[in-house]
Amino acid sequence: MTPPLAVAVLGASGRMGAEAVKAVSTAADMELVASLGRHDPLEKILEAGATHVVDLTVPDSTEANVRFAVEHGLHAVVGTTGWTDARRADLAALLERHPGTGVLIAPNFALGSVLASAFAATAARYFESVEIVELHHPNKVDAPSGTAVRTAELIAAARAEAGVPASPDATETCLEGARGADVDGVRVHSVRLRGLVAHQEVLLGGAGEQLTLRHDSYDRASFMPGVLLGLRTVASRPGLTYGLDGYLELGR
Ligand SMILES: NC(=O)C1=CN([C@@H]2O[C@H](COP(=O)(O)OP(=O)(O)OC[C@H]3O[C@@H](n4cnc5c(N)ncnc54)[C@H](OP(=O)(O)O)[C@@H]3O)[C@@H](O)[C@H]2O)C=CC1
Ligand SMILES: O=C(O)C1=N[C@H](C(=O)O)C[C@H](O)C1
Repeated sequence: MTPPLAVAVLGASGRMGAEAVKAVSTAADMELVASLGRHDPLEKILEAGATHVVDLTVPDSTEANVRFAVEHGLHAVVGTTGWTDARRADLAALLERHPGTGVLIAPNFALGSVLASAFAATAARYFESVEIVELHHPNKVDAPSGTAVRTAELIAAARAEAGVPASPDATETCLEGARGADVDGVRVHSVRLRGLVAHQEVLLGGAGEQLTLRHDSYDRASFMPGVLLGLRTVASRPGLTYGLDGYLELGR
């Protein structure tokens, strides 16, 4: 019989970490061997005999955590935001020196969100205008959301490949922030509102029509199937995978 995956959760008392602790504890093929908070030394992961790490911490901590995991040959599933192009490039270089180790950085673990981003990239080839509105709980520390950044990147790449010009915009005067953030040429607007969890709309406009692709996470339980899929898959995918879509066969 295959032994259970020995999993350490970093950020275990946070909103996502607490949910991941529950999900891993109840998965028949996994054993939760360590739960770490901000003040725990990372050596606790090694002492517990973990083979897999889930990072659900903060943008300032995640890079050091993941590098520690990789340097010790542990596979990592990362949901934390803040993984810029430069950080991902550095991590990919580190992984080349640890060829048996896998890392998944998933800006969003919810299947519906991953699908919505893929649909948006497909649709964005056919519409003149596209903008993103992401809406989150007011305790979120980063804006725009990692999901919105990833969606904008996918949209920009699809439009560039299809030769679609920039979305039209005649704005001449503008209060700072009024037109949102520019992510690879796609405008992203961030809403922070009590009562929300994680939501995103991609607005696509053409002459006389609009298509809206909306995804809502009403509960952090929505992210857990993706976390478990990541844990079950990451060891068989050495190197860096960016986006849970890398583990899904969306083209079929
Ligand atoms: N990929 C996805 O699907 C999702 C990703 N996220 C992302 O996950 C991250 C966490 O979100 P959320 O749970 O809401 O945030 P929280 O602030 O609720 O949780 C973060 C936790 O990490 C802890 N922490 C900080 N530094 C370290 C460290 N070095 N080692 C261990 N623990 C540490 C914090 O401890 P303390 O309280 O002591 O500061 C806190 O408990 C964010 O980047 C968020 O954007 C969120 C939802 C879904
Ligand atoms: O902080 C959150 O809550 C979320 N963070 C991730 C992001 O920034 O995209 C994923 C999801 O949107 C929830």
